[in-house]
Amino acid sequence: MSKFGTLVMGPAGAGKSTFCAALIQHLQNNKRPCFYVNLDPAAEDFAFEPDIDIKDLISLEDVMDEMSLGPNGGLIYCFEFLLENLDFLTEPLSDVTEDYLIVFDMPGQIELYTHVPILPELVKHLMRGNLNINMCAAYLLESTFVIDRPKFFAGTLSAMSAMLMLEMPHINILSKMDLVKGQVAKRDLKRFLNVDADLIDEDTERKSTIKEGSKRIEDPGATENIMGGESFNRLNKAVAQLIDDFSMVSFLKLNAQDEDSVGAILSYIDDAIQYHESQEPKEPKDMDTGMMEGAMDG
Ligand SMILES: Nc1nc2c(ncn2[C@@H]2O[C@H](COP(=O)(O)OP(=O)(O)OP(=O)(O)O)[C@@H](O)[C@H]2O)c(=O)[nH]1
Repeated sequence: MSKFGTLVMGPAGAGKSTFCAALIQHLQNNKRPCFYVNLDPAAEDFAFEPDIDIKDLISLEDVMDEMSLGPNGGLIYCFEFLLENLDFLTEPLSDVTEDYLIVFDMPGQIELYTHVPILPELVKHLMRGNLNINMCAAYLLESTFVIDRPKFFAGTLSAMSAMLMLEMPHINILSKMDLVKGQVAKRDLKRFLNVDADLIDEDTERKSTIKEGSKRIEDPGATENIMGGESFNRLNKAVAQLIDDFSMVSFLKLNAQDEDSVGAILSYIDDAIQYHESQEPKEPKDMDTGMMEGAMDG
């Protein structure tokens, strides 16, 4: 029997918990059951009570107090502890049936998605082990980043890093689209959704025009701020180039306050899961068993 799930990821404040709540509401409205797993050991207020809450295993606050760790080190400790106690997830998830969508609400610490090799192990356990959950990652990035292009490209790089690291069906989402409506021309928005690396060059040119056109810059630091600094520009260009070379990130739009928008994202998640499931090679073990059964029948 297959199980289905989505791993909702992204930097702090990207709108993960809001999206999870909107998704659960949408599923309920459509009479589709949902199983909600909170994996953020610092999360406090929930619109829907989680069916599994990592805080029942370990809380970030306790770890920070007892181990004298900061929020980022504490989070890594919590996840390492979770990996040592995977039964905490396995047991309740074993009984979830295929009509459910399992929604995993993840923390916002960016190192989880960039270089710490914890999530690949967790995903392997969920997708490959006895649980055998068919999953799609949903990586959220805040759409207001489009007004700060270096920030947008840095966020896009973190999304790409998660895609490469986790090797699972994956969609990227620009969240809070209601906040950018009207502020970015449609043509420009398309270039953000399909991640056009030229956007960063144009940004540097735009900032240099501002600098040259500016008659009264009294503080040299102010010039540095406007320009971002030559090395900062080069770094941003390299990041944009890297994203362009891989050519694997594009974004879907989400406004969590609009149910149609949430429903559209759910369709993408369902499609990605189904497509991946249809491409999965058959287990050689099954074939062996089938052949043996056939032989015995004969
Ligand atoms: N306008 C608008 N605000 C949103 C939307 N989604 C989330 N927000 C707001 O953005 C803020 C952060 O949202 P959360 O859902 O807590 O973000 P998160 O990614 O779970 O945050 P962390 O748990 O800190 O990583 C909250 O104030 C939300 O109300 C949206 O679609 N539109």
